[in-house]
Amino acid sequence: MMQVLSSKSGANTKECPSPGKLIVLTGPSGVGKGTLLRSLLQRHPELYYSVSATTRSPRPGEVDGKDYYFISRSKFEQLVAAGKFLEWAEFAGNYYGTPSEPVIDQICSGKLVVLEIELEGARQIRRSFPSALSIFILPPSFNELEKRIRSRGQDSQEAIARRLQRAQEEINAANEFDIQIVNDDFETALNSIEAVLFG
Ligand SMILES: Nc1ncnc2c1ncn2[C@@H]1O[C@H](COP(=O)(O)OP(=O)(O)OP(=O)(O)O)[C@@H](O)[C@H]1O
Ligand SMILES: Nc1nc2c(ncn2[C@@H]2O[C@H](COP(=O)(O)O)[C@@H](O)[C@H]2O)c(=O)[nH]1
Repeated sequence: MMQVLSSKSGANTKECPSPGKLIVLTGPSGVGKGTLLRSLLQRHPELYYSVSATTRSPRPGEVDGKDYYFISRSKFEQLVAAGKFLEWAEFAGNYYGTPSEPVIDQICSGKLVVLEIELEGARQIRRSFPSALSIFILPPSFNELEKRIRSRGQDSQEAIARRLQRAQEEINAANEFDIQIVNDDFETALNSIEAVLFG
């Protein structure tokens, strides 16, 4: 029997014989989402990581098309108007969005697709794709979160302040999501995510 993968709005509806699953990894900036995801992808190269678009400037070492699609604000706004994003949000002064087409195609081909996104985008996905599995990554403490953002050393003082300002609001929303995992000991957190995804 054909199954249909669809969003609640119907905007991203496509017939798929055997759809995979949409996974959302969210949590405050600096908690370790990206580091956890990179390790998870090394262990499970069969996962599909959705590369987001952003208007943020690249950090040293970031590669266009691999870490993000780095685009201008006007291009981003055009893509929003054309309905090209599954979700999007403004975070700490920049736009971030998930391109729809590759995600829908990959889910349709049976893949486990992972989005690493902030709170507002994660809420949008929960509303439009109720069958998505959402995982919220928590820091062991707010002080440790601050230490991690600062020690990453890749954001300006202003950007760090904006991210920390937003972080408490994000942490307060943890219970909206299906699963909460504390990223204290890295290996323990990684194993917990692996257990959730692969049993
Ligand atoms: N369990 C951990 N213990 C200590 N440091 C950690 C741990 N997990 C990640 N880190 C470190 O914390 C810093 C922030 O991690 P990372 O960049 O992955 O966060 P993030 O949640 O992806 O941030 P953003 O949302 O801003 O992209 C990095 O320097 C990373 O090495
Ligand atoms: N709503 C979305 N949020 C996204 C997306 N891609 C990344 N992000 C989140 O933005 C913040 C900041 O990221 P950074 O790389 O500038 O540190 C972080 O929480 C990411 O998870 C997206 O497509 N949509």
